[in-house]
Amino acid sequence: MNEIDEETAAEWRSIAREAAESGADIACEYFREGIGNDFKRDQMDPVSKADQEAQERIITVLSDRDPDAAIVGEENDAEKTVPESGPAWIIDPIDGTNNFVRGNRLWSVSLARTVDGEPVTAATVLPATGDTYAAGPGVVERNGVECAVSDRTDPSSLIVAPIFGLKDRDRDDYDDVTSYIHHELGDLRRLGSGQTSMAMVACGEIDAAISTVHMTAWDTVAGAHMVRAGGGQVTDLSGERWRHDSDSLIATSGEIHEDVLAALRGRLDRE
Ligand SMILES: O=P(O)(O)OC[C@H]1O[C@](O)(COP(=O)(O)O)[C@@H](O)[C@@H]1O
Ligand SMILES: [Mg+2]
Repeated sequence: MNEIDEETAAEWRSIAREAAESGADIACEYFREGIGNDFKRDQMDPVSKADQEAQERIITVLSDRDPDAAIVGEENDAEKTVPESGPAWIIDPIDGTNNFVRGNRLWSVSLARTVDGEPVTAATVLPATGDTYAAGPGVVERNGVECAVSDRTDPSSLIVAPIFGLKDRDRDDYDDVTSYIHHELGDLRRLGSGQTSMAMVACGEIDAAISTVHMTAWDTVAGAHMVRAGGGQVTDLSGERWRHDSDSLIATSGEIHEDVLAALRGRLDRE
């Protein structure tokens, strides 16, 4: 674990927020302005010039504030792999591009700083709703106010977000996960933005976020760090501590974690 003092942690949070907000400013210039898009993998994987230009702006800010750090980013020709040594920034310039291009406000600009592959700082900014989440080791803030994961434990009271399932090969798993939520828990939220979902787990707005498959670093690292900073737990399906290269991601408020894992493994037949 990388230990940093409180002052340094606050400074990194502020740099992360500043960089994410700079990307958000660019994206907002295009939001609800009839922006077009291309597709990457398929019809559920859009990309727009807002994604690309926002990422470039974020990289400009971070290269100035943290010149020695590597950059990993979803768009353009940025590196795609989190380095296992040294500092790096992991950027998703728009998480929830499907929402963004349709004029739906649930999209975020999200980034995390890692050191030796482990997150130390993260910011997730939703300019269209006005919420900014930022985390350093042991602290997560929403709009500058410290918050924490939820304390609900009654399964029938839990609201859980699946954050995967767009790829054809994942749709059977998605059926199992949504069936579990539907039949054994309180309610399901599918927001269309994994980073937004995990920021919400970190601050107690929902109780868990689930992917039974590997997800990219820009979809996960910031959010996983936030959930831990808010007092929650993040593991893979087998219960091992989650890392950016894990094959699944279960992020919960903590006390419910073992029960959620056991139920999921039963449903997915991966006991
Ligand atoms: O099911 P998949 O293909 O892994 O995609 C899931 C991911 O897609 C998203 O919904 C959208 O990501 P982008 O908008 O950044 O492309 C992520 O938030 C989510 O975590
Ligand atoms: Mg994106």
